[in-house]
Amino acid sequence: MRLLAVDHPLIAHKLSALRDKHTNSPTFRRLTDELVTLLAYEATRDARVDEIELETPVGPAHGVKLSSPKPIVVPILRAGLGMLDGMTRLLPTAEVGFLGMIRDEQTLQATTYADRVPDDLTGRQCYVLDPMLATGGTLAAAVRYLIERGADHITAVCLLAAPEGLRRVENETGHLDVPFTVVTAAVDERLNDKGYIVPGLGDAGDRLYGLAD
Ligand SMILES: O=P(O)(O)OC[C@H]1O[C@H](OP(=O)(O)OP(=O)(O)O)[C@H](O)[C@@H]1O
Ligand SMILES: O=c1cc[nH]c(=O)[nH]1
Ligand SMILES: [Mg+2]
Repeated sequence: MRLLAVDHPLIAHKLSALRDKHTNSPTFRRLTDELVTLLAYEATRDARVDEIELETPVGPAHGVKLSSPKPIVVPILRAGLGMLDGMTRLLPTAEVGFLGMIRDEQTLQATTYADRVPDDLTGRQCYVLDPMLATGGTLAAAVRYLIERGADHITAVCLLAAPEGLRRVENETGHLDVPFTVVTAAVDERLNDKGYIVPGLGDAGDRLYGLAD
């Protein structure tokens, strides 16, 4: 597993505003969208392209276009949905599949309650979107699942990751022979006894879509 914690002043600035408990849902959604677009630029560095020949108004030129089959973007519901527009803004032709996963608040075990991912992902580059990599149970399960379906290149885009979760994802996916990168805006200090990232930003799903303030 490759880890890319993107060090950029705009990302740090927007992430600080996102963490602030006084940031309301509309602003939280906008900041998430902006952050994802910045992270997506790094996350798509190894997007596959084919060389093409084209004509500019001045003459012939060499160029590139995204290879087929096109990449697939998989937001993990619910919170990952807040990252979808920011990602597809950079990859407008990508296919989108959906995984609904929820972490039990007591056991911290992740279960899948919805699956609208194509059956056959053979040869596909996959971008998994989930703002929080906490214990890592959700992401490890999602990555294993996509590899079982044939994905041969996976990049997870997260807003925050905990060191404990990164270790778990590495332990549970490292032996699988598929290139896998985690791109995140920051690696935080640790998890607390409820499995929340510290200092984190709280419950991403609730802050995006839940409790009004
Ligand atoms: O790394 P883990 O310990 O598995 O935790 C991370 C998961 O927890 C959150 O989802 P949640 O279960 O709260 O669902 P939601 O997005 O519907 O709020 C978050 O969006 C991740 O999917
Ligand atoms: O800190 C955390 C951990 C899991 N899920 C969240 O939304 N936040
Ligand atoms: Mg949640």
